[in-house]
Amino acid sequence: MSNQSLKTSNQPIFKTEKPWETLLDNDKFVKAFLSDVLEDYIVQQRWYGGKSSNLKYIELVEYFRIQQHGEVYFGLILEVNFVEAFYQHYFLPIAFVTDENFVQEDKILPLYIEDQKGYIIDAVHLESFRKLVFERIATALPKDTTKVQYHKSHLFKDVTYESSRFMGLEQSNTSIVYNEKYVLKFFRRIFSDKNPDYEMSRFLSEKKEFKNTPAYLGSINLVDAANTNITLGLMQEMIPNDGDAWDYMLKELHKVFSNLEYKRINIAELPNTDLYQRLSISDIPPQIIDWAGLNLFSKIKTLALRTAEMHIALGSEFEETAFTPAHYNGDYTVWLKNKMLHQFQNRLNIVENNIYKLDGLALTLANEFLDKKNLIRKRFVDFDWTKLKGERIRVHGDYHLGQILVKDDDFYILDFEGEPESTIRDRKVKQPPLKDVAGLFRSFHYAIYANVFNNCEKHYNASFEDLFHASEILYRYITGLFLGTYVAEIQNANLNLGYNQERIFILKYCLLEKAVYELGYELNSRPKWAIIPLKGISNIINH
Ligand SMILES: Nc1ncnc2c1ncn2[C@@H]1O[C@H](COP(=O)(O)OP(=O)(O)O)[C@@H](O)[C@H]1O
Ligand SMILES: O=P(O)(O)O[C@H]1O[C@H](CO)[C@@H](O[C@H]2O[C@H](CO)[C@@H](O)[C@H](O)[C@H]2O)[C@H](O)[C@H]1O
Repeated sequence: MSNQSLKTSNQPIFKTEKPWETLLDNDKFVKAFLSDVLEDYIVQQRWYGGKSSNLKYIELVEYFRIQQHGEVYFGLILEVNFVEAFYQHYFLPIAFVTDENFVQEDKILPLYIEDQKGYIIDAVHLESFRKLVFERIATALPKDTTKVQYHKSHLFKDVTYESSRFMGLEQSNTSIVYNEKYVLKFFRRIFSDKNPDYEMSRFLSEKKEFKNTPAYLGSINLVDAANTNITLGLMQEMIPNDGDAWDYMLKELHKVFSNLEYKRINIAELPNTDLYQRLSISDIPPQIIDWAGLNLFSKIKTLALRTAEMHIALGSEFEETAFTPAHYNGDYTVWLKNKMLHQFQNRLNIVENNIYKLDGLALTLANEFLDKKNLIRKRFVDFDWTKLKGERIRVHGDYHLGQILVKDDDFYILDFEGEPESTIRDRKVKQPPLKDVAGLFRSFHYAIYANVFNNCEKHYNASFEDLFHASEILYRYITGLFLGTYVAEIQNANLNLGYNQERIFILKYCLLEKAVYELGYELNSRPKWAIIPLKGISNIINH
């Protein structure tokens, strides 16, 4: 190998007489590739989750062949170490190509192999790689005992490769659409364990036949040196859809808020209701239905029903211990409080470090958050498991409107990877099902406020104060109707959510937890939105 740094040129400076198949056995190459090339490459990728921390160095934990009929690609497991004393693992499949046409912005490194000029690229950009992976899943044996194990469900039969393309959406992994019928998600950030998305998708759709999630079709798993099963890919049915519930909700809410003017509604005279009352549609006053429209409420009912059905399926297992319901206990309480206190301290730090980015109402609310830190901390510590009788189950964990697809008049739930900041073990801890409900309620709150902030100046004449007042009223009816539908359905199925006061306690606890989590997410990735969780926190702690 040339002694020059691989980074110094766009021209191929690395030459080897050895074939591509042995390139990664060359320690000098690997060392330079990791430090001179991959460090720059990885930080620019959409799927890289370490953007708010400082990369220290990358190690190659493991590599393996992904191959068929003499066609060889490598799967790399990279360990990214951070200055802040933690690490993350990533999966990067690579290919060597000599045709410039394959090398656009996805080029990783130009090099000569056996006198042939070519490039290392991310293999997912190569149709031949995508086809190979598809065929490996389609032809998987019932029990694959090799290192890279392909699995297919009974639903994935008689399939032949026709086409493949990038899903092309903003996402934290990389999804490929096959034959316009199937979606294969290559996990980018990976964990030394089965990915919860794989576990939950297979459990819900294969074992419990829950219809409102894409059917599980297959997966790719790596058995590492320690015999741990690591999920690299998940194949599911593709759900043709009309977009996600977040976009749907924003469109509906704009209509609702435009109605204020169009229908000459006097905001001050709108009837109100208590927070977290269980409502049915007949409890919603005619003035509110006239303002918001029956359609919005009937969609909320359907969503509540699907959410309840998901939890009923998740709470109905008696054999597979990863899914059997549990009760609250001392261990759970210690785990929860530690997690909450740690997360809260981290958020205080993020707010202190980023407060200069805020102004106006956001700044006022951030100061309130800092001033009331002891009160908030106390709320997190005040968790007494001896008073709680409900059950804990495996939950979605990152449940929000962006994870739900809308199709006709129904909803389909996706992406069971869990909360992005949590460790893999924490993501599998059984939690109150109301944690997901709180996630969705925060999302309703987000959508309502995002709509007001996006449109208030251009489209609505009412004052900020009045729009906030209308927002809170709408939030109360939407969440009340959701709770009424959800709780009734869950109780019919005998899943124990605890008594009424317990449910409200858990809901409020989880709402505060989620809003505090969101505050960090927003300040790190889109500070202009921090006002939404700040408003949410303020509402929660002042009620
Ligand atoms: N099975 C599917 N059918 C249709 N669209 C899907 C499917 N799976 C994912 N999508 C689309 O891709 C987006 C990203 O998927 P998601 O599972 O959330 O990926 P990530 O974990 O990378 O964020 C979803 O919001 C949805 O629009
Ligand atoms: O990318 P993920 O789906 O894993 O979730 C992360 O990003 C979400 C934003 O896309 C973030 O969700 C927050 O913003 C949503 C609106 O964009 C809102 O509906 C959610 O309620 C709110 O939490 C999510 O928190 C984060 O984990």
